[in-house]
Amino acid sequence: MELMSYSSTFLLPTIPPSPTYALVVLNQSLPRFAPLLWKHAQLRLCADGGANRVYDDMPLLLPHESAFDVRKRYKPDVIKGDMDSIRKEVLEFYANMGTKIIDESDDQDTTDLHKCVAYICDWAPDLDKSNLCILVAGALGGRFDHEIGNINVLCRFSTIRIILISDDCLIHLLPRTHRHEIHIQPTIEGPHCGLIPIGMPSGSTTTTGLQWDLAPCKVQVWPDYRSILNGSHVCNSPKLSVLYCTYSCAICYGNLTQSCFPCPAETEMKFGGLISTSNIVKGEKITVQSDSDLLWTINIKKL
Ligand SMILES: Nc1ncnc2c1ncn2[C@@H]1O[C@H](COP(=O)(O)OP(=O)(O)OP(=O)(O)O)[C@@H](O)[C@H]1O
Ligand SMILES: Cc1ncc(C[n+]2csc(CCO)c2C)c(N)n1
Repeated sequence: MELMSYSSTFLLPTIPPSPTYALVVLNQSLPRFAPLLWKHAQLRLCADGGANRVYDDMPLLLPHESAFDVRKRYKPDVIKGDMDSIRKEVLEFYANMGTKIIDESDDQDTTDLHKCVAYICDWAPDLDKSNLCILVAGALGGRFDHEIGNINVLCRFSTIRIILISDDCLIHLLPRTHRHEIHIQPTIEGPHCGLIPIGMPSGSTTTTGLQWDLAPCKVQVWPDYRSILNGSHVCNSPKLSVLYCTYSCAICYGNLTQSCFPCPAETEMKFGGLISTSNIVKGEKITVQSDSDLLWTINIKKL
């Protein structure tokens, strides 16, 4: 199984030459580091009303320059969407500056973010898609239907690296087709994180580097059975390492069965059962492998 690596270097002032970044600005408060993301991106799009945010909020983030100068400098390459939220004066301003305007008001079945991601995929047909990373600014906050719609875009384009970003956290998808290595930037992100199954429950997830790692039942993590026999018997546990089924229980004298001893390592996740929220990154490298797609989320530190 191939490895995918991640690092939030796009939140640092200087970045390595790879990957190629594209930025999509949504119709939600601009994160404070929007100018930095803009600088790193080679293609900048606004999803419909996202153009209002660039027009209104970029000058507020850069108060030492005149609003007109900021607006000229932060000119989107493309504005795309169903155009029911962008203000007329904003549309005219950027159209006059040469921004490409793509009105897809006929399509009322896909979101403006979906439309923008589809554009970016077509924009770079020859670019190795594993070298493309789409940053989505303003993806969280305010309307839960939009937030879920944004997460659904991660699932609909699961082969493309897409990172949803707000002022407070980032979210991306870890597809089940790969194993994953997440390199933490400790000055800018963490320690709070989450791993959430999406699309279906995860039968088996293995992680390293978290305070509460998920791990399959293995004899190495199983406490020595003698110490269990010496008193830590717990009944009605859902988990048991099958390797211990050959031992008989000191309390019930039967063969150890699923109801005899708890397994200390969790592995399954599902809504209605365990999902990994309020977890904590312990090291600078997290590894994840799962039989279902997972969302990875980590907090972005306040300065
Ligand atoms: N409160 C929000 N939280 C998260 N994302 C948002 C929010 N508001 C808008 N977005 C994102 O920005 C994109 C553009 O927003 P815009 O308001 O132009 O959409 P819209 O299609 O006009 O929405 P609607 O018609 O449902 O109000 C949306 O497709 C969505 O991805
Ligand atoms: C079942 C269903 N629910 C909602 C919508 C509405 N909708 C979804 S995306 C979109 C465009 C937003 O810019 C709109 C209006 C639909 N079409 N189908």
